[in-house]
Amino acid sequence: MAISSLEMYVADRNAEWLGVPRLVLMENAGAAVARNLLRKFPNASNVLVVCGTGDNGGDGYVAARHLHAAGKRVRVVGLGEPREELARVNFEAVRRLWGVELAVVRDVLELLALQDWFLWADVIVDAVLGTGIRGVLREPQATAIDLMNAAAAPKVAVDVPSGLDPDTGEVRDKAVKAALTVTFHKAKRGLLAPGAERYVGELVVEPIGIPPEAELVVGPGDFAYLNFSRRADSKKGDHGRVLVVGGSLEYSGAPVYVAKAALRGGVDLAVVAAPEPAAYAAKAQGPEVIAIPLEGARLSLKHVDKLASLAERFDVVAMGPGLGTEGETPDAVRELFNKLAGRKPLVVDADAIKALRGVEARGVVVFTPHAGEFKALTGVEPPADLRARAEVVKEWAARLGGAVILLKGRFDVASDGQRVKINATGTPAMTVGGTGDVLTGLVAAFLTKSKDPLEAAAVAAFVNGLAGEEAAAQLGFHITATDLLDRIPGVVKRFAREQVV
Ligand SMILES: NC(=O)C1=CN([C@@H]2O[C@H](COP(=O)(O)OP(=O)(O)OC[C@H]3O[C@@H](n4cnc5c(N)ncnc54)[C@H](O)[C@@H]3O)[C@@H](O)[C@H]2O)[C@H](O)CC1
Ligand SMILES: [K+]
Repeated sequence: MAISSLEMYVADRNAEWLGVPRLVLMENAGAAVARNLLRKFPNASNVLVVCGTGDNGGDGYVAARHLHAAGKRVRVVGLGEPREELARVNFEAVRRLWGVELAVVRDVLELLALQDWFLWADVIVDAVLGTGIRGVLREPQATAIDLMNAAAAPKVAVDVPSGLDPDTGEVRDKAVKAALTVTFHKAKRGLLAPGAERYVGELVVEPIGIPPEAELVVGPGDFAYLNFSRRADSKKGDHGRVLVVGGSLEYSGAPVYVAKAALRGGVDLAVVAAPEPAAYAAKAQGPEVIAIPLEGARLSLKHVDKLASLAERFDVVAMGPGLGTEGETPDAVRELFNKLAGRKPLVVDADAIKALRGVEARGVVVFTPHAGEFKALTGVEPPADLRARAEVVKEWAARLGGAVILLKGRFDVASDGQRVKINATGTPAMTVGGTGDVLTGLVAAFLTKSKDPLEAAAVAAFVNGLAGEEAAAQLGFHITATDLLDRIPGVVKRFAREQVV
């Protein structure tokens, strides 16, 4: 099964989150390259390894060390010193081997001075560019590719033939024509694209120790699907506007938690539209939450048109928290859902879920049920076994028109009907009321930061759980949902690339 370079990056980072150091992955990758080169070219004596400045180059330095240890005569050209820690460790290790000739070139001229090394080689390892290639080929990488292709020696490409797009297989400029490509964990989609075989040669996919959970668990890698950067000339509203439809005579806190969490999740504006008693109570909760009162004590059909037109001014609508299930509320929820689904990204939680049994979702809809609400939505009790639970959530997400279902629990299980993500963060301290509302607010906020609603929901669960863990670590079990709110920005900052662009 092929994988994209982004999915590979996520698996790589989440393996590390699960406790598999990335240096171990790099060691396994480089060793796999050496092993396959020795298999395919057992009589080669002179091996030239050409290393780029990223982790692809790092794999190359590891392969150089293993080939040297296997008795080959090894020369290494570094196209500049590595920039990342991992590749640097392996660069330094090669530099100390007096049996390996290492030349670091700073430009094309210095590279061209080593042309005879390319003629000396019986086999050449291409460790210049892998999944990190960006834009048009720069120097000295471009000339390195020419020198490798001009040499008679067969090439062994590390992960991806340098110059080939790992996702599309496109060669915009030029690429190494390899006799063998050793790729890691899973084949990158571009390696299987029509026409790629003239660059890929024989393709070998080597496991490097990434556990299957790394593609299931939500971790730091998943933040790559969300954009937390801000333009210097940003204006209010650029980073998201969330409308929360919730509250009733009895419940005013739930929609406020949703709104405050959305703000803490990075939106500029969070507005609560609630029946009068809840709206006035929400106003009293603090200046950051704006509340629009709906006449009467609970959501009813007469409010639907006003809410539908109000929603036009927002990026995401979260509906459900605190609505209750009395009177016309369920009908009003169904009516509002049918007006907005497909027009506005929706987060449907709590009492709104109960009103939507058998609904056909359209567009971006994220349901955030706990087990009881899942049963109300589907009629099915989610199984306790995590694998079975994931299958049920995936099946129902598909049956609900490709909606995302985030089933909350000890392990949160999210699916869009195709993919499954499982979140393992959280603490028993989070059983206190309101933490589900905070999650709803984070889902709404992250839907404004990603085109991938499954990943927005998964990362929201990850952040919510870590905020709960941090609160419990400081305060013990008796936290409230408010304690999560203040910790959310710090959790996001820890993992997200928050840059001014
Ligand atoms: N994902 C995994 O599980 C593992 C991947 N490994 C190897 O890591 C590379 C990806 O490494 P990365 O540092 O992200 O990128 P690259 O080394 O491929 O390239 C980035 C490097 O090259 C320079 N560069 C980028 N674009 C260009 C260009 N158009 N022209 C010139 N130079 C360019 C950039 O400046 C960087 O320095 C993956 O392929 C695997 O080989 C791990 O080692 C094992 C686990
Ligand atoms: K390569």
